[in-house]
Amino acid sequence: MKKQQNHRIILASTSPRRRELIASLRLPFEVVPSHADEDTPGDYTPEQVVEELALRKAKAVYDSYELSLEGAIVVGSDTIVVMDGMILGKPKDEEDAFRMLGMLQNRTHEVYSGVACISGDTGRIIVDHRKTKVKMKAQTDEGIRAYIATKEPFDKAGSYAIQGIGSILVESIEGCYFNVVGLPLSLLSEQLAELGMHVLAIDET
Ligand SMILES: Cc1cn([C@H]2C[C@H](O)[C@@H](COP(=O)(O)OP(=O)(O)OP(=O)(O)O)O2)c(=O)[nH]c1=O
Repeated sequence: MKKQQNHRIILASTSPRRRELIASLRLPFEVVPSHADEDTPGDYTPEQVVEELALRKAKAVYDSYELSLEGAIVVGSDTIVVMDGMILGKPKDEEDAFRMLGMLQNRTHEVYSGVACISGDTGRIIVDHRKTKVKMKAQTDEGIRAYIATKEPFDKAGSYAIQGIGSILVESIEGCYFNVVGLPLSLLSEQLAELGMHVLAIDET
């Protein structure tokens, strides 16, 4: 395997977390905000929702990109929290965050992230997802209100950030941590390799 020349990732995202996570792979990348429609049919499973939305985000950038995509891979991702089969996205307001955090406390829920990769060279698409179980500690109403007052819940699926102050709400997790933060890096590296981009390149010379 040889490291591809002029290879790069185009991250189709507005999420600062995803930007930080992708930077940790130390591959060249640029970020292009993607504004795809996020409505999905009500009978979609969590897996279908995150894969569909990840693909829409990647496709929106792939289709509108005006420069050459040679050597590039466009990456889109989507994250949801699922409690008792109910999909929790980002909270609309404080009461919505309070409702979600009340549902999650003292129980175990699942976080799903979908990741879609599109090869700029061939147009080949790979879409997959990961699931992580997250067990939350018991919280009082006052504790939940105090967490909401930090404003951290507002742009996060399920109204918490495991990488932030929300870490103290979490008892334990089972599965990929980065999947909860919004981009499962281990899955992504497998998808990139499948499309010919290796995070750890092995030089044959
Ligand atoms: C559960 C959880 C979610 N999140 C975030 C990750 C995502 O940014 C967000 C879920 O919203 P998404 O719709 O997946 O992503 P986004 O709108 O923030 O960004 P994009 O432009 O890529 O669509 O919740 C955390 O940061 N920490 C957590 O612990």
